[in-house]
Order: sequence, then structure tokens, then C-alpha cells
Amino acid sequence: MSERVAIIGAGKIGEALLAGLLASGKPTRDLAIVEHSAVRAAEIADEYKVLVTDLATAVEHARIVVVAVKPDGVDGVLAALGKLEDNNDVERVTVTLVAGIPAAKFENALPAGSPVIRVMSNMPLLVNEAMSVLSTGRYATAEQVQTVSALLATVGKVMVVPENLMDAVTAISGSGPAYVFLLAETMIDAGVALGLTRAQAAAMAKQTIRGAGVMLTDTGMTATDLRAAVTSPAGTTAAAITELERGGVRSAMYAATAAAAGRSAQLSRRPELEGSAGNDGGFRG
Ligand SMILES: NC(=O)C1=CN([C@@H]2O[C@H](COP(=O)(O)OP(=O)(O)OC[C@H]3O[C@@H](n4cnc5c(N)ncnc54)[C@H](OP(=O)(O)O)[C@@H]3O)[C@@H](O)[C@H]2O)C=CC1
Ligand SMILES: O=C(O)[C@@H]1CCC=N1
Repeated sequence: MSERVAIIGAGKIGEALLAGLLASGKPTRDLAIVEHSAVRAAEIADEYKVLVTDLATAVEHARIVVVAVKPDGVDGVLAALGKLEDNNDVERVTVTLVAGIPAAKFENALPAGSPVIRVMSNMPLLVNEAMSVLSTGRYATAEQVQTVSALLATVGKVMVVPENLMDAVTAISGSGPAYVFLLAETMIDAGVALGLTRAQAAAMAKQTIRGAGVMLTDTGMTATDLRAAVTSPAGTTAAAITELERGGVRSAMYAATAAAAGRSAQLSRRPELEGSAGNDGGFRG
């Protein structure tokens, strides 16, 4: 893959994408970063030895322009992209990683017919284990979808869905790593409460979640069958699961993901709400 990629916004997800692409072998010369914050820009240039530059320079030869700013920053990016002279000799595809914002918003602001692909990826980009889910805008060609899919396949798994599923995707795989990290955090605290040192509990929780994750992806067994395999009749796991059910773990997950999907839908109508406390209680991923 030799296409030059410009990433606008080198925050948490922009950096994760950058780091993942570099780790997967993409040459530094094929990447360019645009970052608002001068401090952050200097950190990224220092850490990754990559070109951090202005929008016009970054976009000039880019085949793929990735927008990785918060929803309330999209208008600013689109205004700046709209002011650029389109003297590119290659056709450019805009990839938006922004939660909640429809591809049509980009298509309406960019020059007529501009190809746009909306992607919900997730933080494991950083370790080349992302789940990236694409939906195709009105003007993106099959070849462009293939190009972007191939790029994202270097940093994890890729799936294509209709855009009306993107709020659900955001709730499951976009925000999903945070649910697992919360579980890990809680298991570690609970282990300390049971008498383990924090280091012991952390090592056990991390390896247990890693091992369970590999079993989920690599054995071909369902989550239900795997859980049953661990649960001996009248054993310790059954005792634990009885308490998790009593605590409403399933209904909490349904409610949590419904809240995330609702928030994504809300952002599509009111991106300026991003950053304000909504039904997520103000906690941010
Ligand atoms: N974090 C995650 O796990 C995931 C995030 N996303 C999506 O990715 C997007 C970014 O999220 P995240 O990385 O967490 O947010 P961050 O706030 O960490 O990163 C956004 C970065 O973009 C910069 N920025 C804002 N406007 C511009 C601009 N016009 N030009 C250049 N840089 C700009 C910001 O600078 P400054 O702070 O100075 O404004 C900031 O450094 C969001 O839309 C989110 O929905 C999607 C999937 C997962
Ligand atoms: O919390 C958020 O809004 C972003 C989108 C998915 C993960 N983080």
C-alpha cells in the first residue's frame, strides 16, 4: 500500500491509527498529520518522526484524507477543506472516523461528487487489533472502498455495513474497548478486596481477558458455549454468575449500548453537544 494518507486530528484515535499504520509497515513518508494543538503536534512529530504540517500540504498528494476530530470540530475541518484549491492530480477519498456524523454532511460540504467513506474504528488500532466498520457514501466507488478496506485491514479486522447501522456499531465496537477496560478495572479492585496485591490482581485480570479474547476469536466456539465450559455445575463460576445476574449485568449492557447508540444518533443532529454531559453521564471514551 503506497497511497499517501493524511490524518486530520492527532488525538487519541488519530494517534492510534498513525501508530498502527507505522507498526504494520506503512512508510513514514506516506503519512502526513494535521494537528490543531501545537503541543500535541510537537509530541507527535517527536514520537513518530512523521510530517506534521498544514492542511494544504498534508492533503496535496494524499489519496486518503482521514478526519479524526471530535464531532464539534467537523464544521471547522470542512470549511478549511472547502477553501483548498483542488489541484490534486489523484482522486482523493475522505474517510471520517467521527462518531455520529453522517457521510452526507461531508458530501454536502465538499466539492460536488466527493467520495466519502464513514468508518467507526476503535482504540485497538494501536496494537493492530482494531475493529473497523465502514459504510459507503453516495459517491465512493467500489475501488475506493477496497483501497480503504485494505488500508484498515493492515491494522485489524474490517466489515462493511449500511450507514443506518453505524449508531449500533459505535455502541458495540467503537465504545466497546471501554467496557472491557471497565471490567478489568473492576476485577482488579475486587481482587485487591479479596487479599491479592494490586500487581497480582492486575496480572491475573489482564492475562485472563487476553486469553478469553483469543478463545473468542480463535476457537470458533460461541460466547455462550465458552461461558458454559468454564461453569462447573454448582461450582465457583456458577456462584459468581448468579451474583452477576442478580446485579443485572445483562440489562446494564443492553441499557449501556442503547445509551451509546442514542448518543451517537443525538450527535448526528447536534454535534455541538459533544463534550456536554448527556445520557452518558459525562464520562468520555
Ligand atoms: N477515542 C476513541 O476510542 C474513538 C474516537 N472516535 C472518534 O474519533 C474522533 C476523535 O476522537 P479522539 O481522538 O478521542 O479525540 P481527541 O480530542 O483526543 O482528538 C482530536 C484532536 O483533533 C484536534 N483537532 C481538532 N480540530 C482540528 C483541526 N481543524 N485540524 C487539526 N486538528 C484538529 C484536536 O486538537 P484540540 O484539542 O486542540 O482541538 C485534538 O488533538 C471523534 O470524532 C470520535 O468520535 C472513533 C472511534 C473511537
Ligand atoms: O466516546 C466516544 O464518543 C468515542 C466514539 C467511540 C469511542 N469513543
